[in-house]
Amino acid sequence: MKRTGPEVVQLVTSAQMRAIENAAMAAGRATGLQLMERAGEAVAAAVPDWPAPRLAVVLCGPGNNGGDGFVVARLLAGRGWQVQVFALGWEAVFPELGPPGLVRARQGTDAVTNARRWRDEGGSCRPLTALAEVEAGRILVVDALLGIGQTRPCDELLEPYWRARARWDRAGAEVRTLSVDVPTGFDCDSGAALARRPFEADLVVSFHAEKPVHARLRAAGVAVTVADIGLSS
Ligand SMILES: NC(=O)C1=CN([C@@H]2O[C@H](COP(=O)(O)OP(=O)(O)OC[C@H]3O[C@@H](n4cnc5c(N)ncnc54)[C@H](OP(=O)(O)O)[C@@H]3O)[C@@H](O)[C@H]2O)[C@@H](O)CC1
Ligand SMILES: [K+]
Repeated sequence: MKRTGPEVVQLVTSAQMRAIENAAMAAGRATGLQLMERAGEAVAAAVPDWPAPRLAVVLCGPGNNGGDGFVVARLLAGRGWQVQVFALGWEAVFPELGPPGLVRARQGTDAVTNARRWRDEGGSCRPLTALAEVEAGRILVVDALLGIGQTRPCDELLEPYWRARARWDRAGAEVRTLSVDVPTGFDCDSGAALARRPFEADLVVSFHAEKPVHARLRAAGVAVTVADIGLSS
């Protein structure tokens, strides 16, 4: 049957997304932790099954986007990937990160639960500046720094990544990039850049419905997929 035109893509704003999640949690249809696990599973499912040696460099920020990153780290390690996590704001869970800095993960969130689970299952974290120590090779970078909660400039978060990326590219490394929900460096509602060099994702895995920024990314040739995490709108 001839299609009558592009399927209507339902767009939600970050506020609508939060309302939908809160309604589902209030109705007892899902817990935040279940939603986070499903989000992490959807991201891990989108990761290509590369031949070894394969390294996943997971960048975890201080919010629930970072929480998704800890789920992805655990799932990829379970699938035999080498996984190195670089975290911002997680000193309270990982003492090896050193003394707390300016940015600190809020306590009592689903992200804290998953950060602790990564630690309790033997996972560790290094500061973003330690990206300088990552050897060039076949690398998948999972951007779980900031998601729909980003609202202000974040160049300083991305600086260590761009420095390491330049070195890997000079060494001829094969680098693929995947952003969780929204690439770090974009306001998901306005689509505006929040960094001079926002994270450049080969693939973006978002959840439940597209946000306005995803149309701009798609127009720029970025692959965007939307995973169902069990939220009925
Ligand atoms: N809720 C759910 O059930 C589910 C949510 N899901 C996941 O959660 C994500 C949304 O999580 P989120 O609301 O915690 O926001 P997120 O994008 O992690 O960042 C906010 C944090 O970063 C901080 N921050 C902001 N800008 C900053 C900067 N420039 N430099 C430094 N820090 C900065 C900001 O601090 P603040 O602005 O409060 O000072 C705040 O602490 C969503 O994208 C999806 O991946 C999925 O698991 C599905 C289920
Ligand atoms: K992200």
